[in-house]
Order: sequence, then C-alpha cells, then structure tokens
Amino acid sequence: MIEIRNLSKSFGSNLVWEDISFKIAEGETVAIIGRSGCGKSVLVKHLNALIYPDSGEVIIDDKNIFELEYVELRKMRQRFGVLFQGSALFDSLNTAENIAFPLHYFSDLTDKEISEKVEEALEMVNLAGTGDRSPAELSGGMRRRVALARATILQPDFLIYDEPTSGLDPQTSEEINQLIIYMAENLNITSIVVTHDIHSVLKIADNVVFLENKGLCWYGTVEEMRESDNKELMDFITASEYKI
Ligand SMILES: Nc1ncnc2c1ncn2[C@@H]1O[C@H](COP(=O)(O)OP(=O)(O)OP(=O)(O)O)[C@@H](O)[C@H]1O
Repeated sequence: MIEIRNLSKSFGSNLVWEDISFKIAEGETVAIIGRSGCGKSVLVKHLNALIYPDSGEVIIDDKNIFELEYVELRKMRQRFGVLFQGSALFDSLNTAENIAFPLHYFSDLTDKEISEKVEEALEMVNLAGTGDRSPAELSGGMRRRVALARATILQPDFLIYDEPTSGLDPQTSEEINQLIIYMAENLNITSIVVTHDIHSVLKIADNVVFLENKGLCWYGTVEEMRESDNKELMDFITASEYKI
C-alpha cells in the first residue's frame, strides 16, 4: 500500500499542485490523468522519492519515505520498476542484454541463471526467440514489450508506467494494455500509470486520479468515472475525443 498524504510541491514560484491525498492498494492499478503540465510526472517522482515535496508524506510500509536514511531509501527505490516513455532501450545492447541489464547490476545470479530468467521474461511478453535482435530491428510495440520485460525482471512490487501506449496504433496499444493487466494479476504488481489514453484507462485501471487546477480534482473508480458529472473531468475526457 502507498499512501499519499497532503502532498504539495512548488518549483520556485511555480506551484505545481497542493494538498494531494489518495491511497494505492496492493495489486491495484491506478491511472494518473490530466492535461500536459498539470504535474503527473512530478507526482509519480514523489512516489519513490526522486523528488521531495514542500510538505506532505508518502507512506510505504508505515514509513514516510522522505524520512528514510540512504540505505533504506535505496532498498525502497529498488522495489519500483519504471517503464519509461519511448521504452529507453540501450541501442548498443541486444534485446536479451537489455533485459539482463538490471540483473547484472542488482543480483548475484550466475550468467546461466540470468539467461534462464531472460528467456522466461521474453516468453512472458510474447517475444521468445528474439533475444539476439537489436532494438533497431524491433517494432515500436515490440520495443515497449522488451522495456516491460526489463522493468519487471527484478520482480518489483510497484511499477510506474510513463505513457505506455503513446505513439502506438490501437491494436498494439491493446497488446500493451493486456500485458499491463497480466503483470498486475500474475505478478501481483501495484501499477501506477501516467497516461493521456482514456481508452487505456478504461481497460486497465481500477482507480483514477485526475489532476486539474493545481490539485487533485477528482478521484474514483473507473465505474464512477463513467457516471461522473464532474465538469472538469468530463471536459478533459471529451477533449480526449473518447466518448464513454
Ligand atoms: N525539475 C523541475 N524543475 C522545475 N520545474 C519543473 C521540474 N519538473 C517539472 N517542472 C514543472 O512542473 C510542472 C509539471 O510538470 P510535469 O512534467 O509533471 O507535467 P505532466 O503533467 O507530466 O506533463 P506532460 O503530460 O506534458 O508530460 C511544469 O510546469 C514543469 O515545468
């Protein structure tokens, strides 16, 4: 469980948002939506203390992560995986080496154990047999799946997805949505998804955080979002050109 309590953040005189509170239960998928520049990325960077707030707390396992000492902070950060926007694969490494990268850094596994884990991960994202291909030889959807295999290889408790379906066609987006659901259900990963893709939100999310007017404008389940008459939320969804 991650509990966000009364979080506020400014950069100089630029107030990003204030007094944000909500909870993310274990195994839940929460979507964070809102217009460009409303502070979605800044918010998720608080969840693993990459950014510190002006005030407020993020509680994980009964501890305010902003008060953790260096060693504990490192351990806490290792519980997070991140799927970066645009996949962020290393072009000089092949697919298998990309996925193996975190294991070389953060585990004591032998080379043989690492290759076995990489093969399993490739199978999980339906890319068995492509380990020796370079990222340049893969489609956008395949690169996203490799990035997902890499982000989950250390079996994180929490996975942050930064616009996982951006730039993908509807069919490939759907494959990624299905994988996000698979990861949440089968690996019991708690997922935090920053997205502009309302269709994806409806497919994958349990709960939705909508940032607007420098704060948490609306929070609820996807079912509640379908029924909501919150004007700002509806305007945002309508502008996303998706009717629900
Ligand atoms: N390191 C930083 N220093 C100063 N200002 C920052 C920093 N990071 C973000 N900001 C500011 O915080 C605000 C929110 O930015 P953020 O990137 O979180 O928005 P976003 O909702 O994720 O946008 P987008 O949907 O376009 O990715 C912006 O005004 C941005 O300029």
